Amino acid sequence: MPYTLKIAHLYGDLMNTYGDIGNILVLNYYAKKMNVTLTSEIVSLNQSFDPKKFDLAFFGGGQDYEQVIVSKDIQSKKKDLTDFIEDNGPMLAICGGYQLLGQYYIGAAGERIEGINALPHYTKSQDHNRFIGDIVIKNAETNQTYHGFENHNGITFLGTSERPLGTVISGHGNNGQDKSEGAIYKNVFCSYFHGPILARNGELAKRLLLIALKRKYPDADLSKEESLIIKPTY
Ligand SMILES: NC(=O)CC[C@H](N)C(=O)O
Repeated sequence: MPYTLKIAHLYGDLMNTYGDIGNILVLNYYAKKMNVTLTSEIVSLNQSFDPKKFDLAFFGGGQDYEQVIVSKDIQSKKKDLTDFIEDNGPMLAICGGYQLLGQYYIGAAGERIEGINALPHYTKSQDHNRFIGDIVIKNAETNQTYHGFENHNGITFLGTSERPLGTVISGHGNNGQDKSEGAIYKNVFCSYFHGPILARNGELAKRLLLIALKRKYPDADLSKEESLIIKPTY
């Protein structure tokens, strides 16, 4: 049976640091292998996000300038995005997008940029420093190693209902202090990885697609699609 999935590209015209849009190209690549037709639609300023219309959401990174603009607009989508997340909707959020799903982000100039508080993390700024460079982490559930490139001023601290996407092996991660990188809450995956993250970490792309498929087609036999996921070795 051919499957269809629709992905909302949140603020895709504004939040696209280091070609984060590449994550959608990678999702498309694996979707084809899973017999899935994936369509994507940008949901941006002054547009509503309908949680019933989308099976996946992607929110890329941005610089402080764009984040201030998006921070104001996204408040009107707060309820619908929160409903999607609480209803186990799968989402990938990178860097600036990750920060805006949380409580707030203190920008490099000290300004408070409100998030939507859908996830409980918060982000402060570092004085005259950025975390830049290659980063490697290990994900606890799958034992998989993820590779990426980070470039952020913000330092993020997770809430109790979140767990990190991975433990830092090399690089800085969320805050350079607690060895955590990114966040997982329900089916929301957050990370500081650009590169884009899914291009170098195909297993994560497949995991997101599979979550979306299982949620949309609960009665389907997805064993063939599942077999595309490389089982972790412990
Ligand atoms: N790359 C990004 O998305 C940057 C996010 C944010 N402006 C920071 O520097 O922390």
